[in-house]
Amino acid sequence: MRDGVNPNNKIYVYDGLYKIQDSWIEKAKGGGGGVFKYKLVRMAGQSSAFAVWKSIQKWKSGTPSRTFPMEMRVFLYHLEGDEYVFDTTRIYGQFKWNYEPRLLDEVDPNDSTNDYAMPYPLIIRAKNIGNVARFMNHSCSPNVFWQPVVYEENNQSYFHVAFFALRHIPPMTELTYDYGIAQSDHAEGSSSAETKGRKKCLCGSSRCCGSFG
Ligand SMILES: C[S@@+](CC[C@H](N)C(=O)[O-])C[C@H]1O[C@@H](n2cnc3c(N)ncnc32)[C@H](O)[C@@H]1O
Repeated sequence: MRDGVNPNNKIYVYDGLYKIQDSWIEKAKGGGGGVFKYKLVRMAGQSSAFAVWKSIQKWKSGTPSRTFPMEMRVFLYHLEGDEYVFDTTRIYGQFKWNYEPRLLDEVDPNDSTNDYAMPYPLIIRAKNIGNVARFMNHSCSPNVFWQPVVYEENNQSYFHVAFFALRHIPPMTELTYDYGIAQSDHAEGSSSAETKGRKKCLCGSSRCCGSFG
C-alpha cells in the first residue's frame, strides 16, 4: 500500500501466513550477483487480506474491534510425572474465578457415567514430549487461557488442551497464560508469595502478584 507520508514509497503490512511456492535466481539489472526471487502464496483459511492489519490499527487507536478466534491446540502425549505438572484442580479453580464458571457445572469430575468427564485430576507432563506450547511462560496478565476439551474422531474421544485468546494479540507478541493456583493453596486461602513450591514470578506485569505455581 502507499505510504501516507511519502506517496512514492510503499509500505508493507502483516496480513497473514504465506507459503513459498517457488524460488529462483534472476540476474541483477546493473550486473553483479543474482537476485533471489520467491513466489509467496497466502495460506487458505485466514481472514481476508488486510483485515488483520486493519483490526490492529483499530485496536491501537482504541476503537474496539471484533476479537480474532485465534486458537492453538495442544495434544496430551504424556500423563505422568512430577515436573511442570498441571492438573485440572488448578484449572477449575482458575476458570471459576476468572474465565468460565459454566465449566464446573457442565463437567462433574466425580460422575463416571459421563463419557465426556475429564480425568480428574488431569496430570500433564511436558518434560519428555510435547509441542511448542510447553515453552509458554506464566504471566499474571496473560493474553491466552487454556481449557481441556474433548475431540471426537472415528468414535474415539481424545483429550486436548486448547488455548484461546483473551484479547486481540498483535503479531510477534509473546503468548502467556496464567499457570493457576494449586488447589492446596486455594483450599487454605493462601495468597502469600512464600507459599511452599511457588516460584518467583518475572512476568513484569504491573499486576504481577510476585509468584506463581
Ligand atoms: C513450561 S516452562 C516455560 C518455558 C521455559 N521458560 C523455557 O524456556 O523452557 C515453565 C518454567 O518456565 C519458567 N517460567 C515461566 N514463567 C515464568 C515467570 N513468569 N517468571 C519466572 N519464571 C517463569 C519457570 O522456570 C517455569 O518452571
